[in-house]
Amino acid sequence: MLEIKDLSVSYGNREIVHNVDFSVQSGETVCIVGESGSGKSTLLKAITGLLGQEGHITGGRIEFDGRNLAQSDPKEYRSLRGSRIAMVYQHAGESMDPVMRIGRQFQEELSLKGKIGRRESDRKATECMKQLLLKEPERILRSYPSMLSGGTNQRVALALAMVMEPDLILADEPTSALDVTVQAEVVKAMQNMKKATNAAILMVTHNMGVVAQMADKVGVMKSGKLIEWGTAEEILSHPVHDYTKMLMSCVLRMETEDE
Ligand SMILES: Nc1ncnc2c1ncn2[C@@H]1O[C@H](COP(=O)(O)OP(=O)(O)OP(=O)(O)O)[C@@H](O)[C@H]1O
Repeated sequence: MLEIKDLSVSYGNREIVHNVDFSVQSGETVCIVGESGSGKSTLLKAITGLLGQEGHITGGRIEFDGRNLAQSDPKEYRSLRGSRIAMVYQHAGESMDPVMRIGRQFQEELSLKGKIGRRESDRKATECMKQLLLKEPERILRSYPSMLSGGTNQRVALALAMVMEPDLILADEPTSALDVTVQAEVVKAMQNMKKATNAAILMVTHNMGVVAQMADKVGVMKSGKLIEWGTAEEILSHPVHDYTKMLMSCVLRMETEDE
């Protein structure tokens, strides 16, 4: 589905991501963890073609269904993002159109795949929102993003991604802007999303709860390198690299202090 091969990414002449290799299969959830500044978001932006003016891929391949995205032009990327690749951001409410009601946003999104009436769009949106445990979907469809809480907007963003039936969902810290109780609701919603779709999910997260509950595979990044890779069970229970051991012990310590 998605294969990252020997990928290097730079901003200006500073290399940020160095020779990264991994793959994500259909239906599989991969979480990328690592300290702040280790290059996780840069990696995700490279995959989505959103590195901006300064950023560029300096080596390697990003194969999506056999096509090398690292050499795609912006137009091709845009069409893939609209149809086969969906994205969820940390502040999802901010990435939505503030002056468009949620119902209309679903319709706009779905119309990227073909003409669709409002009734059919509302039906599909409602179905997804229910799967993500959102209450009162009819009210949400009539609301603007600013009228909804952060946690609701985050789940609406997941529903907007899910309704497109994408092959790949990319998520950049989808829970980290939320407080702890709301995070738990969004994690539950993401688990339901994982069950309901056969999409591959690639997620950058600081939240080890998310990793424990959702990840099939985990990649650990440090200073732009993928230093450890394995199943969630291997990484959480038997980390090999000292850095991963430290990352896991920090999490355990934080969890103990929270109790
Ligand atoms: N647009 C940019 N231009 C120049 N340098 C950048 C840009 N964006 C990020 N960087 C640099 O790239 C490095 C990696 O940043 P990145 O955001 O990918 O890390 P991260 O692991 O996602 O961190 P965090 O967990 O804090 O989001 C950092 O040193 C950062 O300063």
